[in-house]
Amino acid sequence: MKEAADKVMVALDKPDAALALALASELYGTGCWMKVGMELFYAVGPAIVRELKARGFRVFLDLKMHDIPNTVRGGARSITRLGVDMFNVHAAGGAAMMSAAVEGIQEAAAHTTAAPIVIAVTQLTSTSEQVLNEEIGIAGSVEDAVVRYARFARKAGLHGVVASPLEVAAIKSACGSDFITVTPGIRPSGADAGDQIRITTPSDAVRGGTDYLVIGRPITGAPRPAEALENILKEMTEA
Ligand SMILES: O=C(O)c1cc(=O)[nH]c(=O)n1[C@@H]1O[C@H](COP(=O)(O)O)[C@@H](O)[C@H]1O
Repeated sequence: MKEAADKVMVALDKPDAALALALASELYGTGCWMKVGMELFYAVGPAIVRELKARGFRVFLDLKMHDIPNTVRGGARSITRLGVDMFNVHAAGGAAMMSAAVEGIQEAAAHTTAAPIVIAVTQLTSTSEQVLNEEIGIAGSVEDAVVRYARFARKAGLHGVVASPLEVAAIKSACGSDFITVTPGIRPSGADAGDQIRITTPSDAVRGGTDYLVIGRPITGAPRPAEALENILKEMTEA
């Protein structure tokens, strides 16, 4: 179970620190990561990251930076000083912006502690091929678009990408097995997909070779989150 928990990042999508920390306490001891996203960070700020780190959690700060290179470089410096284990930027910001994130980490890490892992969001798991083609304006399949971004992310010096588990094999084949894949869009069978489009079950994600499974509502929205996590870890272990 410990091996499976090392791969799970629970999305703490909660509106305040009390609710987030209550959930974190309930899941403490499993060994899973905590993902702090926009809802929690915009409400509580860096204090929530410090608190989770003080409690011994590994933290993925999911703020999906997408701006001019100079701004992203500064953002990456601040995030590195905060001491997160992982953060993300949007690959759509381009290779120069992604390289700037890496430079920001290096600049700050020279003065502080360990450098975080930085990954690029390829195409959001809520995006369908139709939306990609007609609204975002990128022709072709989602997989091709994801792999193209992954190649640029790798070239820019990032450690990996965020994508659906459905694209992991193609990403690993294009960028190498050590290129990290972080995959939301996880739904145990029978769970409500909600706004997610490109989904798989936890066991299919594991069989597909993903490195990390990002899971929110199937755990955080369950009547007993610790039990929901345990069931998912069991499914992963058996996969
Ligand atoms: O970067 C992310 O974490 C992310 C990228 C993506 O393409 N899709 C995606 O769902 N996420 C995040 O992963 C989590 C998924 O949550 P659930 O859909 O509730 O399991 C949310 O916190 C999203 O913000």
